[in-house]
Parts: sequence; C-alpha cells; structure tokens
Amino acid sequence: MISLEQLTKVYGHGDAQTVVLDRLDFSVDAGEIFAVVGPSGAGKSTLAQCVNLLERPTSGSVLVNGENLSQLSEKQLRVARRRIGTIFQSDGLYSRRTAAANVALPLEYLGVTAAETRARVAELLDRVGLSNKAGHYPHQLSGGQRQRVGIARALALRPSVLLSDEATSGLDPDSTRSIVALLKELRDDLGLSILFITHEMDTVLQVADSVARLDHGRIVESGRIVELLRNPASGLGRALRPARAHESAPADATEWFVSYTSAHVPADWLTRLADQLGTTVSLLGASIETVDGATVGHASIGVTGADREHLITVARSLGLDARPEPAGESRPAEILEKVA
Ligand SMILES: Nc1ncnc2c1ncn2[C@@H]1O[C@H](COP(=O)(O)OP(=O)(O)OP(=O)(O)O)[C@@H](O)[C@H]1O
Repeated sequence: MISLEQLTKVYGHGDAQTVVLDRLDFSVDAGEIFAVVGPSGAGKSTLAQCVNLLERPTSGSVLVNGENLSQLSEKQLRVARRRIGTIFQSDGLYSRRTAAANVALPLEYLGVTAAETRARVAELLDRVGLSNKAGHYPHQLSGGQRQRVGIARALALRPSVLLSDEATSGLDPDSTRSIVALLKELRDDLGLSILFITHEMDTVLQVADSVARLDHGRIVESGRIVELLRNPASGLGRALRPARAHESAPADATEWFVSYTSAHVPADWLTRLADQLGTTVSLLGASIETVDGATVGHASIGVTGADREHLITVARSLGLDARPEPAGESRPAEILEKVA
C-alpha cells in the first residue's frame, strides 16, 4: 500500500516560488490501480518523482506499507526504493542489452548470483508473456513488447508498489490494451498497488479502479470509477464516459442526460418514462459500460414539454438519475481534451 499525506512540493524561493504539489492526500491499496490525470503542467511528473523520492517533497510524507520514505537517508532510500517499481513512457531499455539482460540489471546491481538471476529473469519474462523474446534486442521488439520488458525489469526486486508514469502514452491501441491487461493481472496476482499517471482518459476507464484529477497541484476531484460514472454531476464521470454518437434533440424538445445501473431499472424504462410523462421521449444517444461487475448506462434523451421537477421525480421512480444537459456544455469528447 502507498499513502501520500499532505505531500507538498515547492520549487524556487520568495517571489519566484511555485507550489507544484499542494497538500496531496490519497492512498492506493494493495490490489488497487489508482489513476492520476490532469492537464499539462498539473504536476503529474513531479508527483511521480516525489513518490519514488527522486525529488524530496518540501513537506508531507510518502508511506509504503506504513514506512515513511520521506524521512530516510539517501542510503536507506536506496534500499526502500526496491519496494517501488517504476515504468516510464520511454521504456528506458539499454539498446545493447537483450531483453533478458535488461531485466537482469537490477538483480546484477544487487549482486544476486548468476544462477538465481537466470531463473528469476526467465520467470519474469514468462510473467509478461515474452519468454520467446529473451535474446531479442530492444530494436527487434515492438513498442508494447519493449514496455513489457520494462515492466518485467520493474518487478525484478519484487516491489509492492508499481509506479507507471505515462507508460501507455504513445502506444497504439492494441499495445495499450495488452499493457492494461498485464497491469490488471499484476494487480490481481501479486496484489500490487499501482499508481497510474496518465493524460489518457480512455485508458483510465480501461485500467483503473479509482482516479484523481490533479489541477494546479491540487486534487480537484477523485473517487472510484464506478461511482463517478454513476454520478451525473461528476465532471470526471462525464469525461470518463466514452463519447457517444449523438443525435440533436428535436426543435421543440429539451435535452436531458440520464444515468442508471441496469440492475435497478426496468428494461423498458424509455417507454415507461414517455407513458408516465404523457409526452414524447426520444433517445438521442446511449452507452453502456461494465465497471466492477455493474452495468452502468448513460443516455441522452429529448423530452417534449415536460415539467422539470416532474421529469426528475418520474425518472427517479424508475431508478434513473436525470438532469438537463446544460445548453452549450461541452460534449464528452471535448471534455476529454480539456482533461488531457
Ligand atoms: N525543477 C523545477 N523547477 C521549477 N519548476 C518546475 C520544476 N519541475 C517542474 N516545474 C513546474 O511544475 C509544474 C508542473 O510540472 P510537471 O512536469 O509536474 O507537470 P505535468 O502534469 O507532468 O505536465 P505534462 O503533462 O506536460 O508532463 C510546471 O509548472 C513546471 O513548470
């Protein structure tokens, strides 16, 4: 488990002082993938550097399994850092070393015997699905495969925390999906706490259990993905929803956004809504996602001439959260860009 307590990083002095991370408080449990998203300059890279103590926090703490890393000497830190495996956007592999030799590096630094190293490297390459590429050099591997070698190397010292800093950025969608699947396997099989820093919201939806949005060094919104998706008032929830194909509402209709958990609504909710309101309801766009085993639906509907409060009440009686689509509000795709 990794916990940040009031983590603060300030660069510069006096008038030139910049608060880059401002009292961050959150924990990533064992067996949890926690994503941090935010616009450029929000402080994501600084956060990654403070978490593995490459940068010392100005104040506040980073705790791994209860041990406060921020108070350790450099020498103690070198040992403590073994508990944090890190993967970056650039795979950081040595081009003159084979995949196996790259994975072996942290073990060599520690003076692990050659026989033990060979066995551990074979196990790690098997873990990331690359047993057949052990003798390949980085330039002979795809971007996704290189990233897998990087993950195997990050796991070499059996960390309890994996820090992923834009590790899927720049990968094609298939490679991203395969890295996402691997990270989930590692979460489940090894009980790793994974801190996943990214600017890609669609990857967050695929990989994370929880997410926090960082802006100007502050966490402005956070929560479990499933809760955010269910909450129509959540900005992160809206940004996380896949962009929907979307019709325009008829000229005499107002546009509403509804969200629901399938288990709690009748399958014919649209018909019932129209019946109970005694008006025309048209479906403009919809998407359904399965998150944490729950099926969460979202729909944009056009409603002709219904009273606002009455509509909300009727929708609620059917298990739907309804709210008017604010005029001129960005579509999810545009919100995604803002978050990115
Ligand atoms: N060594 C430094 N000295 C002074 N300011 C810094 C230093 N490193 C980062 N900053 C400032 O901290 C802020 C956050 O930078 P950071 O690189 O952490 O953001 P980011 O969210 O990772 O951005 P991006 O997504 O563009 O990489 C920026 O305003 C940056 O200029």
